[in-house]
Amino acid sequence: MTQAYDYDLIVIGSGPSGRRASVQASKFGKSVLVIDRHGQMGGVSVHTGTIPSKTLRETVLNLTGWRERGIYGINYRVKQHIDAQDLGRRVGKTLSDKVDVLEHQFARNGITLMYGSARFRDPHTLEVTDAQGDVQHVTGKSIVIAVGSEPHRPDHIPFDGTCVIDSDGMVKLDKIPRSLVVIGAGVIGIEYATIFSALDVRVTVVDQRDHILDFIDRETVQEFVHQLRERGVNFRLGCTLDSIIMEAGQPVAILDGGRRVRGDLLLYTGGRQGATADLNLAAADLTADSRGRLKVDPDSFQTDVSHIYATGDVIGFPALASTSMEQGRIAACHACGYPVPPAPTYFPYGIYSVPEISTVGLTEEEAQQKKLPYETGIARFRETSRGQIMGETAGFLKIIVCLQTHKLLGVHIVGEAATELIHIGQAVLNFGGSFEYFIEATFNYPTFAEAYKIAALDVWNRMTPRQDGEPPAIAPEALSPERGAEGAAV
Ligand SMILES: Cc1cc2nc3c(=O)[nH]c(=O)nc-3n(C[C@H](O)[C@H](O)[C@H](O)COP(=O)(O)OP(=O)(O)OC[C@H]3O[C@@H](n4cnc5c(N)ncnc54)[C@H](O)[C@@H]3O)c2cc1C
Ligand SMILES: NC(=O)c1ccc[n+]([C@@H]2O[C@H](COP(=O)([O-])OP(=O)(O)OC[C@H]3O[C@@H](n4cnc5c(N)ncnc54)[C@H](O)[C@@H]3O)[C@@H](O)[C@H]2O)c1
Repeated sequence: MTQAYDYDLIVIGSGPSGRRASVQASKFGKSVLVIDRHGQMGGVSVHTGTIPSKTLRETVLNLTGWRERGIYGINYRVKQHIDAQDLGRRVGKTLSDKVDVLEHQFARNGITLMYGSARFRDPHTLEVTDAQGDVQHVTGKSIVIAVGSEPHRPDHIPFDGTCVIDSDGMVKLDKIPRSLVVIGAGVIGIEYATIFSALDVRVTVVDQRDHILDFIDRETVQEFVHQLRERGVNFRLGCTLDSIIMEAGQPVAILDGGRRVRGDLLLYTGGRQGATADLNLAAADLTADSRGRLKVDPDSFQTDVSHIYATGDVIGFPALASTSMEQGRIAACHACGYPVPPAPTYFPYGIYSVPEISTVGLTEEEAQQKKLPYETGIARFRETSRGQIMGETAGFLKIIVCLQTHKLLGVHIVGEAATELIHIGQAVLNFGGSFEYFIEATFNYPTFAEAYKIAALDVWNRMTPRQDGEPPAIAPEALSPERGAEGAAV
């Protein structure tokens, strides 16, 4: 006898992962319920994470005239006095537009949305408590846990919502601080530190590690940090936060060793944890780790209970909106009986700092660890005509190439449009292409994409013996006579 459930699929959480899972299941003709405890759909991504922080960044770049400063000088500003309301207006509009689009998407696809906090009663039944305290029970044949993550808030940090805040507080600021202390130089800390530095706020970044962003290629990070130091961002690396005190209305971070760092605002970005505390996981025979994360099969995203899936931030690394969406889609396909292959090996990281960083594939350090014979090629955006036109003097693109196979191993970019440009490298990498592609292909001109060609020529120059009679690594006719890049050295 088949048991009847209220829904084919129940998804807990309407963030990127839950949304992608629910739309995919509805496309298979399944009945789908999405439950979210936030009063509006969208998840962290829409309300406190990706979209507000990226909108804030774009607003700051536009109002400060940041992108034009390479041409008109560091005093150039589009708007002389920028206040928190200037920033908040655009964030508010972007978020409400986004929620409208998402609600319409759910309505079109016949997905039922229920606002309330979900917890398990048994492996197929959820208890949902709404804002008025009313409780309903719903059953699902399959369940996707896509509850995301929340800021880690250690007890010794005196969060007050005004002077000492976490990343959720950044979207509610009512004034722009003159100085900012960021504790935790992960992606969130670095994005906000650099966005505020672009607003001419004095920024100090503290991290217990000696190196920031240690999953990014070292040379690329060095290039980035150099640019930040040049414009006055202070780094206190290898320093652990001991305590925070208030002095004359300002938070003061006391670091181990006694060093003190003060600012008008202290942002604590020391990591995030899976939002599983209220789910009553035990009733579904599940347990989370000490950071609230669930373990899954990496191909299907099934938990130890086969009809319950977990996707997105709640399963931990890489905890990106981009990867969370794909995980949701793959889980829904599996749950609906249409399993799909896993995502291609290489996915990009986009760090929306000022300047942007984006990276895909192996770092130089990883190539060394794997003992791969490799060569690197570097292009500076100032060598491209587009860079000269736009006054982008600092951008940098690096490719890593296997000397034996000529295959592209990794791409690392700092600078304007890095998060868009990376997808060219991602495609070549995932299709197993060689660096000669960049030399042989014709690119639009003038573009930043030309930097791929310059970097590839740089590799070719380094790997091609110059002695007479030695065969070149690639046929010379493959090289464009004009080469696009005025600065590319032969
Ligand atoms: C400041 C910041 C900036 C970021 N920038 C980027 C970026 O530029 N690019 C990128 O790719 N990623 C970025 N991220 C990461 C990205 O936001 C997350 O990876 C993404 O939101 C995870 O999606 P998710 O679907 O797993 O969950 P979430 O977006 O966290 O959504 C989970 C939802 O589940 C709901 N929920 C939780 N518990 C329950 C419950 N018991 N019952 C009902 N509902 C529940 C919550 O209310 C929430 O709406 C950023 C994150 C932050 C914090
Ligand atoms: N553009 C993007 O893709 C993007 C943007 C923002 C966030 N995210 C995601 O959000 C997640 C969380 O980011 P995060 O930056 O909060 O966390 P994180 O774990 O990446 O970084 C936290 C940092 O804080 C430091 N730290 C912790 N406690 C400290 C202390 N007491 N004193 C000094 N330093 C301390 C750690 O050494 C670490 O470098 C990431 O996994 C990331 O994938 C992605």
